[in-house]
Formats: sequence, C-alpha cells, structure tokens
Amino acid sequence: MTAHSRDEILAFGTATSEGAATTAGLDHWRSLPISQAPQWADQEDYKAAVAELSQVPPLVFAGEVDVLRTRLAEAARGEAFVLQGGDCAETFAGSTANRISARVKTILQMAAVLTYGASVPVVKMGRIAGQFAKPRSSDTETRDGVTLPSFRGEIVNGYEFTEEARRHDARRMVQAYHTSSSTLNLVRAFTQGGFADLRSVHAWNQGFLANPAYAKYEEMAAEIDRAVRFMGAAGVDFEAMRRTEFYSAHEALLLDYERALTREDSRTGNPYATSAHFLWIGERTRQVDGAHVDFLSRVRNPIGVKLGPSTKVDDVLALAEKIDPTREPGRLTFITRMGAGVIRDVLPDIVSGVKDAGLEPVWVTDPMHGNTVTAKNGYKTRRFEDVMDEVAGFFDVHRELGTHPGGMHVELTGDDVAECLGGANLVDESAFEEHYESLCDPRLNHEQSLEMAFLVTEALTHPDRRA
Ligand SMILES: O=C[C@H](O)[C@H](O)COP(=O)(O)O
Ligand SMILES: C=C(OP(=O)(O)O)C(=O)O
Ligand SMILES: [Mn+2]
Repeated sequence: MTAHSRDEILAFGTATSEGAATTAGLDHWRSLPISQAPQWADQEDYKAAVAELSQVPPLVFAGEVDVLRTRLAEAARGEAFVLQGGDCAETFAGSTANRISARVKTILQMAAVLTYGASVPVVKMGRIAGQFAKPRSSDTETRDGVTLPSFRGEIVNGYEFTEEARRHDARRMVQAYHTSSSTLNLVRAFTQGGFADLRSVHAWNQGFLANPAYAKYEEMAAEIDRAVRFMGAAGVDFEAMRRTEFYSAHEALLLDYERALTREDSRTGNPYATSAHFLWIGERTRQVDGAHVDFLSRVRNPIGVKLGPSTKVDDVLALAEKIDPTREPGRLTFITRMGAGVIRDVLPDIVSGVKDAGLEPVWVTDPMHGNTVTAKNGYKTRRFEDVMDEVAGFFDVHRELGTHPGGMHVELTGDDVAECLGGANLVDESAFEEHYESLCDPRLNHEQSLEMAFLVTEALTHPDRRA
C-alpha cells in the first residue's frame, strides 16, 4: 500500500444513488438475477448491519486503488508479475497476529524468490482482510441423514454443523468488517514498518534446512544478503526497501456488504468499493447480465473475473465490454482456472479471441480451483503436480500465442498444514486427520508455496522449460 495524502483520506463520502451520475446505478443489481445470495434470517438485523456498514470508515483509499490499477497495467504489458495468495476462506478465529504474519511472510518470500530469480517486479496481493464469503456447489449439506444449509463463509454463517450456526446471520457482516479492519491494520504495519525490508529476507525463513525448498531459499537469501552488503558499501540508500506495496483482495460475492462499503470519491464523484483494493467475480457469479457483474462494473477498483473450463470466447468479450468498455489499462484481470487436464485445449481459443479483439487484460492463472479432487478419506484436496501442471500449461499457452502470463492466484497459508498432496517433502492423505485446517478448499502449505515460487521462477526465466 502506498502513502496517501490527508486530502485523499477525507475524500470519501457515502455513495448514495441520488449522488453524482456515476453512482446512480449502484443499486441496479438489486433488480437483476443473483446467484449464491444468502437468505438472511432476520430482516431487522440485516437493516441494522447495512446501516452500520454504510457509516464506517473505508478500509482502503481511492489513491491506493488507483496506484494498484497502474501496477496491473504493467503486468498486462508483461512488465510485472502479479502474486495473489491466501486462504480459501479466512476465519475470525484465525485472524491472529501469528497467522496473519505467517501468511504475509509467505507471500513476501515467494515475491522475493520471483523478483530475485526472474528479475521481475512483483505486485503483491493477499486473499486477505475480507475473504470471508464462499460460493457453494450445493445449498445444503447432509451428514448422517441430517440436512442443513451449507457453510457459506463466516460472513454469512458458522461452520459448526448445527441449525443455529448455519442460519444466515447478517450481523456477521459487521464482524467481518471489523476483522478485516484489524487484519489490514496489521498487514499495513508489517509492510510499511520494516518487517518487509528486503534486508530481512533471511529472517523470514522458518523451516528445517533439510527440506529442499527451505535450503534453496536459504541459499538465495545469502545471495541477496551479499548483494545488499555490496550495495550498502557502494552507498545505496535503503530507505525505499523498508516498505513494500501490498494490496488486499477478495471475491466480491456478498453484494449487500460490498454495496454498503462503497463510497464516493469526492474529488471525482466516482464510486470505489472500499472493502479491498482488488475485487474479483467468481466462476459461479460471472453471468454477464447478472447482479455481480453489474455492480462491479460500476466501481472504480480493478476487477478480476474467474474463468472456468466451460467459458466461451463470446462470454469473455461480453464481460470485457461490460466491465471495461473504455479498455482502461489495468482495469480488468482474467483469472483462468481450467484444470490441468484441459488447460492446453481450452485456454488458447479464449486468449486468442481476446487478443484478436485488441484487448490487453492481465492474465492470471489460478491453478487450484480446476484441480480439486476428493481424497479416499473424504477430504477435498489437490495434487501439487496437477497444480504445477496447470501453471506449466498456462505458460505454454501464453508463450505460443505471444501474450503475457501476468501472474498467479493461489490458495495458500503460512502454516504447516497438510491439505494438498505431494510436494518435495511429500504430504500424503494420512496427515489430513491431524493437519487439515481449511474450512473450505485445500491450501498449499508454507513449504509447498515456496517450492511453487521456485518452479514458477524457472518458468519465467526459461520459458522453453516446463514449470
Ligand atoms: O473456493 C471455493 C470452493 O471451490 C467453492 O466454495 C465450491 O466448493 P464446494 O464444491 O465444496 O461447494
Ligand atoms: C470460489 C473460488 O473460486 P472460483 O470462483 O474460481 O471457483 C475461490 O477463489 O475460492
Ligand atoms: Mn477456494
């Protein structure tokens, strides 16, 4: 996140539909078909929550959001690489200092590997400080003959399998806001207060050096240390290295929440979603005439859209026309999540259709969501080799078409969990019982995340070799 002026902070007003012309359509989504919306149990609680959220301070500022758009424009041109990472579903209880710092540190380490190894600036973004709402394949879940509403993320209901916990409780939106606020406060402190200093690159390593990814990281950190000492001796001013830009992002699934946190930038009259810098539209809610696409087309934040294996080129062009009619650099990111088995077959038509239409979005790979399988013992999991194969397919397709592989979007944690199978320090199913913590999708653990960063660096520096 970048420094912002006092004027910018004061520049937000509550975005009312009666305001400037640009904010007039902010409630149009309410008249459109909507997927994955909760059914709030208590209307009074709902009204009170929305009223409260309409008055709270913004979590992010217009100036920061505008800078991020320019960074994404660089990634679209192939001048930077985007790294988005974090939980599938954040939790209130998991939003502790230790866990947040482990996640931020993991992203910083991966970014250091990419920046140092591939000499490319990395746009760092967390699925953090707001990633609380989950779309589900099924509205209900059945256990031992009992059927209850599915868990939809802690902003909607609780994970516990009881009728009370699974009720859609609008007061949770307020708790999600406050948890996002304290999380982002810590992220800002870490990334602006010296924790992200590249001179700490060594101190971020936390694992046993016998594990290959940690050993490799240690080697790289020693090289960076040497380079830093050399630059220091040569009189380089390190002040800029103490801080790093770090952006927040989540799926903009819960439109009640997003609408209530939208504010008008009084400098321009433009509406900004202030819940996060970057918002994306999920695979299940990207209908071009639906509520989510309509609402997000009206805020100034850079917008991502997930694209799954059934995506048609015409849908993609229609989404681009609706969300980015003026073709503003950095406005639009397509996050492809095809599945390792089909990416080489389905991605080329989409990318070439977009290229032929003269568009230049950021192309990001999400190698997680097309590769989910159920393990023999019932856990949702992903194989590290499938994840890496999708990344390799993504690089292959963009290399063949002459387009830019602009970044990756990964579900990961800084903790030593066992949720995804494989990796150099082999995780197998027997570890799930004790070390599977995710309430939704399986994440790469800390070591698997680092391993991925090394493999992707290789793909960026030697495009002829496989990731
Ligand atoms: O990230 C989210 C999941 O992929 C999504 O919630 C679907 O999961 P489900 O099939 O378990 O509902
Ligand atoms: C639900 C998610 O992804 P997708 O919309 O791609 O399925 C997610 O990112 O957690
Ligand atoms: Mn997920």
